[in-house]
Amino acid sequence: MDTHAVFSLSLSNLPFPKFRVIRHHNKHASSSYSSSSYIHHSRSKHSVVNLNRVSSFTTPKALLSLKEICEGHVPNHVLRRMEDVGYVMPTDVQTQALPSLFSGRDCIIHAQTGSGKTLTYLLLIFSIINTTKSSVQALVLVPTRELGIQVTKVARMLASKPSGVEEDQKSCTIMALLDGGTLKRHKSWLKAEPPTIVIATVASLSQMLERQFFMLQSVRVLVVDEVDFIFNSSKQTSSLRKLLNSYSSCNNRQTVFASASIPQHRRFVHDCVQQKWTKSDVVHIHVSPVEPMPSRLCHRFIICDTKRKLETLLSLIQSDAPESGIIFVGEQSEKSKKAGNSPSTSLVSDFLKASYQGSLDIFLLEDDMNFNSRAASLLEVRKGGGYLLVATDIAARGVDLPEMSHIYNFDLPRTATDYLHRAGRTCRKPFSDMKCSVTTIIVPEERFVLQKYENELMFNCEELIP
Ligand SMILES: Nc1ncnc2c1ncn2[C@@H]1O[C@H](COP(=O)(O)OP(=O)(O)OP(=O)(O)O)[C@@H](O)[C@H]1O
Repeated sequence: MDTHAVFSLSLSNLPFPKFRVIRHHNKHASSSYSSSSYIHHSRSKHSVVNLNRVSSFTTPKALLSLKEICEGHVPNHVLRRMEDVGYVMPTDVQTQALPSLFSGRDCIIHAQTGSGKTLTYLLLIFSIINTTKSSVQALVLVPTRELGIQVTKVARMLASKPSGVEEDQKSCTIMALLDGGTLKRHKSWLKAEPPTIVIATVASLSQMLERQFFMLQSVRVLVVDEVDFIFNSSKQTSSLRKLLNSYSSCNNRQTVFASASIPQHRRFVHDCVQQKWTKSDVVHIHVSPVEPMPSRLCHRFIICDTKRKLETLLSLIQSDAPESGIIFVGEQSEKSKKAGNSPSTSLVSDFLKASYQGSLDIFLLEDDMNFNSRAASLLEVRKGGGYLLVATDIAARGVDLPEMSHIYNFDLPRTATDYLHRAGRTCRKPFSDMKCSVTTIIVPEERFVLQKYENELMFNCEELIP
C-alpha cells in the first residue's frame, strides 16, 4: 500500500482532536463488482443470452429537458407538477432510461444511489396508466415499509393535479400495501374501487394474492425496486419469483428492475431471460459502470480498539460538525439477544445522548422497533433541522434524506454492497456539488476487509489518524 500524502484536515476552529488524513492510493481496484448470485444453477450449454446492454462511461450533458423527453408520453398535468416541484433537467439515468422505457422495452435500471431511479420508473408508470379504466395497472415492489411510504409520497405528489388544471374524469389513485398496514382496510378498498397504482412490500402483496383479494392480470407495468436486495432476502425471494412467473406473465406486462447494485449483472440479465422474469430483449441500462458511487463522496476510515469506538465516534462527530448524519450500527445477533444484552444501537444512542454536546437531535431506527416507532423516527428526521440517526441497515436501502452530509459506519458493513448503500444515503442532490463523507471506524483486523470493499467498489479510502 502506498502512502502518497499526509496533510492536516482544516479543523482549526474546533475544540476537538484534530485528525490527520493519510491518503492511500488503491492500485488494485478491479472492475468486476460481484459478490452474490441470484439463482444457483449450473450453466447449461444453451445458457448464452443476447446481452442487451447500454452503459455510459462519461456523463453526457443533457440536451433535452425532462419535459421534452417525456412529452407525448406522460400526461401534461404530471409534467407540470414535475416542473413545479423542481424536476426540470434530467439526471443521467433519466436521460438514458426513459427513451427505452417509453419504447416499451423491459429494463434493468442500474445506476448510482441518489441518481433519480424512482422518478424514472414513476414517469414510465404515468405514461402507461389509463385512469378511465377501473383496475390495478401498475405495481411497484419495494423491500421495506419505509421505502414504500417514500415512493408512495412521490407518486401521489406527481399524480396530484396542479392548481388551475380542471378535474376531468377520474384521477389516478395510489394504494400503499405495506407491511404493518391494515390489510382489512385494503381489502375493502380493492373490492370497492381498485386503485390505479399499487406500491407494495412482497409479503403484504403475496398475502392479498394468496387470498385472491387481488389479481395481477390487469397489471401493465411491474417495477421491482432494490431488486438485488429482494432476490437476496431469504424471506422474500420465493414470493418474488412467484409474483414474476405464476401470478402474471412477462409477455403481458412491461417489467422494470432497479437498483444501484446488481452484483454479477451479466448473470442477472441471463437469469431474467432464462427464468422468464423479463422478455428476451430486456435492456440493461448501466449508468457510470466504472464509478458505482457518487464521485463527490469522500471516503475515510479510522482505526481504533473496540473499547475506544464510542469515544472515537464522538470525536469524529464533534470535529466534523455535520449538518446531519447517520450512524450505521450492526444488527444484534440472536445469541446476544438471547443473552439479554442491549443492542449496539441502544448503546450508541444512549452514549451520544449522554455525551454529545452539539445541537443535533438524536434518533433511533432499527428493525426491532415497531412500525409506529420507526415511522415516528423518520417523520422527525424529515422535519428538517440537524439530527443524528443511529440506525441498522434498515435505513441503508432507498431512504432519501437529501440534507444528509455525513455517514458513519460505527460497525463495518457486512458486504461491499452494504457499504455502497450505506454510503449512498448521502450525496442525494443530483445537481449539487455539496461535499459529503462516509467514515468507517474499524479495528486493526478489519483493515483488509475494508481494502477488499475498496477494490470491489473502486474507491480510495483516506486514513484519519488522531
Ligand atoms: N431530475 C431531477 N432533478 C432534481 N432532483 C431530482 C431529479 N430526479 C430525482 N431527483 C431527486 O434526487 C434524489 C434521489 O432520487 P431517488 O430517491 O430516486 O434516488 P435513487 O436513484 O432511487 O437512489 P437509491 O438507489 O439510493 O434508492 C431525490 O431527492 C429526488 O427528489
